[in-house]
Amino acid sequence: MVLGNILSSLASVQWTDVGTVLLMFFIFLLISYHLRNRKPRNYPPGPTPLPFIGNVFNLDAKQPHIHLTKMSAQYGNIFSLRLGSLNTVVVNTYSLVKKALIDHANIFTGRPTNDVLKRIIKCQGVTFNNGYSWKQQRRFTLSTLKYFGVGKRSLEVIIMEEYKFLHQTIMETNGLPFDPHYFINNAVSNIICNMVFGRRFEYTDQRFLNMLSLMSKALKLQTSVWIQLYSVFPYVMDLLPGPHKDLFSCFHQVCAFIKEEVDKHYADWDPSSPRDFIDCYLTEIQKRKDDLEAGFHEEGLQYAVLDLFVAGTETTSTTLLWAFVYMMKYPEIQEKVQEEIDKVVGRSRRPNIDDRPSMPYTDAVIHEVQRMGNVVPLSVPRMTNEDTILESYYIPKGTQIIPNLTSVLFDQTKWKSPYSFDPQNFLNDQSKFEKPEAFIPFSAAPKNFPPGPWSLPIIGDLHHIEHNKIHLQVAKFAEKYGDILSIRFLGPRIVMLNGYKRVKEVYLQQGDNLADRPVLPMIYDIAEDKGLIGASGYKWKHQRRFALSTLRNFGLGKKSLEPSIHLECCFLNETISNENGRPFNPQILLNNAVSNVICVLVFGNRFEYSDNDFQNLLKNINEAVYLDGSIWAQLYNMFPWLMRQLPGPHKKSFALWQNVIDFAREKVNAHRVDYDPSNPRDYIDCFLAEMEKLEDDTAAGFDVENLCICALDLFVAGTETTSTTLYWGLLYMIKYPEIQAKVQEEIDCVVGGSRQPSLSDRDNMPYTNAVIHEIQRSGNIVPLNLPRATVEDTLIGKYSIPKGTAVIGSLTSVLFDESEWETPHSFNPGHFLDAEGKFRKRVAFLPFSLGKRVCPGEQLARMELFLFFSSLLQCFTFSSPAGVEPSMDYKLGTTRCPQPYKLCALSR
Ligand code: HEM
Repeated sequence: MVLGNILSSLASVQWTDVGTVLLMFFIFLLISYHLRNRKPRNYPPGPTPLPFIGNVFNLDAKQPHIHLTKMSAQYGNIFSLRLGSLNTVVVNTYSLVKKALIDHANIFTGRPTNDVLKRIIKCQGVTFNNGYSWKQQRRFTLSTLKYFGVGKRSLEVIIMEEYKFLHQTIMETNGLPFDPHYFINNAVSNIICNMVFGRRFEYTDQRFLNMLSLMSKALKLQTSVWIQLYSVFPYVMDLLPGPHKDLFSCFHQVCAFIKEEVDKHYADWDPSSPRDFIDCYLTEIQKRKDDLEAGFHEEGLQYAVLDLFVAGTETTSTTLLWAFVYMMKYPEIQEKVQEEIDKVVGRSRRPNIDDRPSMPYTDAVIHEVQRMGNVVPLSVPRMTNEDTILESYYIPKGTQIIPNLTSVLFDQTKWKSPYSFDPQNFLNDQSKFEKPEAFIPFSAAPKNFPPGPWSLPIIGDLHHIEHNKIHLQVAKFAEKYGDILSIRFLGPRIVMLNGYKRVKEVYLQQGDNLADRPVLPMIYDIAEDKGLIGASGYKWKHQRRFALSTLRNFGLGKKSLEPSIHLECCFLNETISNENGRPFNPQILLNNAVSNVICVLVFGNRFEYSDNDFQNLLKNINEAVYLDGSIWAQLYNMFPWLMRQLPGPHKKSFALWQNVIDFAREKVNAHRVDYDPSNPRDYIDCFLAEMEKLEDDTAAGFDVENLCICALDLFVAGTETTSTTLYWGLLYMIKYPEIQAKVQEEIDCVVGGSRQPSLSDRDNMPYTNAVIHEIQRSGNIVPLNLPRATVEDTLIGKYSIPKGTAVIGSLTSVLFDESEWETPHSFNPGHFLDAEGKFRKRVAFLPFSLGKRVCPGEQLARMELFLFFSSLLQCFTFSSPAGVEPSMDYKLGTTRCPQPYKLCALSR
């Protein structure tokens, strides 16, 4: 309408009038500005921006972080502004900042650019660079700093040396008032100077002090209104005086200082003996002179050094200055820190990094200084690399994102006392140091998170994944992205490890860091954090230790369990012979027989194969295990709030599990009626006794509810896995009758027909043993492994993985690793036999996984597999029903199970 009126009035304009022309030009600018900056649908709300200058004057330039945090009360936790020339979205609160910077890490990694940055650093270096050049510069910078000591002991020596100078200088003030700003700035800066320039600067070096002061001034000027105006009207502002000119001048002088240092390096640079970062960069310039896009040239060096210099000086020294302020303000806290230092370190030596774990209070105080000091209150802005959706808001590619760290470090839902200086924020009930998840003063995103396929905003990588083949697709992704990659298919991004070497290295080297399980909504809604399989931390450690020692007492992995398995073999063989060679599906029978072994240990009794209730329960478990690995479970884990409201197979899974939990609860209740602590019959009795012993330690999880889930876990894990392996075993035997015949030949020769095979025969039956191992390898029944979660922020390979990230070491990639197995994709017992036909172990045989959470049932399973399998083949010859070709198709849920099949068992 407005546009229509303007157009219709054009006809009556006097075009020779200069004023009219200017007015029309202005109207033209307004219209084109309006068209260019129209907000897309569903864009986050926010204050209306003025034409050209946006919301520059809506912000309190002195305390923008406080102002922005207040604005979220009006516009919500995601709101929009137009700052300078950039459309900007501010993200508030821990959960949203995490969602953006960690869960959607690859979308929010860009850096915005504007005319100010272009002019100051020409978008080179590391901090404000993007794309290929950013990746190259960052990789080079990180590896070079590591080479010069970052994260290593050698750096501690440099810091201790610098401390001596600082100490000396402070002593010289003789207790008189002094401004610590420049000493601290200088001391902190010297650490990075050592690595970058290869030397430190005296606290009296005026040239260096002047440079530090210019840098502080420039950082303050950077957030002023003038700079925002510059980014809108660069050409006009270039003509005007004002603080923006000071900013350019400050940076210009700092760069001149750096250039001087670089020139000095050039003079005596010896590429074969690099002294520092500058020397290494000079070598890199030579090496990569043909790769222009990587940005390794003299100017790039200047800006890379500027980045390190600014980042390595201002942030740490400002935090230390805050620390002094807080210690002066709270002398009682200062005293408590000193008391701890005296106790742990004493006065005769300096504290070192090994003291930190013994100094939880001091550590908590330092973290609290960082939290309250809040030195980068709005983080460094990011930019979206592609169109995305955050909490139902549409955010187009190229939008500037401000992660409001202030809203995170003072998030009322995350801190015990968000607004006061209180070290208790970092101490648990036992006064141990504990870092809450919302402590992200360095900003959240692991920029070097493992790469992976391009995921869609809501459905993640589901469009790349063929559900029934996900375990095979991981290897394909690995070809493209490397053996540490990430996929989004269970909610947030999951780190996948591919191949024997990588899985082994990470699971063993990062053992303690990889001992948790991720919280998956589906599992949580069934069993919360209870049981053995899904629990983490303190509770899991206690429960695992207890389960292992108790089951061992009842024979797990020992000879004493053999008679009970022998008995079960007899029942199984008898029931199979009743089929009289007719085709039948052995699945539930195998399930029942295997289950009885663990049932005796956990519940104290076995179940008849004619017990229909028990058979139904086993069928329910089968189906629930399948549903838990289905696409429905994935959707549930991604959108729990939605899926809880919708009908579908996921609801069935809850009903099935409830049925199994009720079964376990009934057993527990029956035990409580006639339990005699002096004569424990099984795992449940021992647990009841432990409940009495540890009633004060509620965190260890010895309570009735947890008992029900632990019993359930043992029952399910002890049934499904081993019986599915046997189900594969019989399928391979009907598929490869010649292999079956060779096993039977060995059984006949070593055991004969008059007695049952026993564990002591195993060493004399290398072929049978090799066949069982090959069944486990090819059967690959837990193809993706169970997911682990990182206990704390962890480095995997060269990637930073934040605490709580799900990590999966793909067992398929290990059991079929082409560099480990001669014929990975064929069923070949020869994998486990040497040239003389003797059994040989293989390092990549890891069906039970490895590391801290390696399957605790391995010994039991191996015993069962040998005894059941050899006993079955001793008594029967198995074949496919006449005219039926055995199919190796499978169903993929949590386990990989053969599609239902029938076989015939002929007595021998
Ligand atoms: C062929 C048989 C079996 C296979 C292939 C198998 C495989 C596995 C695998 C791959 C894991 C995950 C380990 C990890 O997170 O790294 C696991 C965990 C587990 N398994 Fe087994 N398993 C088998 C038999 C059993 C049996 C007989 C029991 C009964 C005692 C059992 C009890 C468990 C439990 C309780 C866990 C969870 C351990 C934890 O989270 O600390 N498994 N199993």
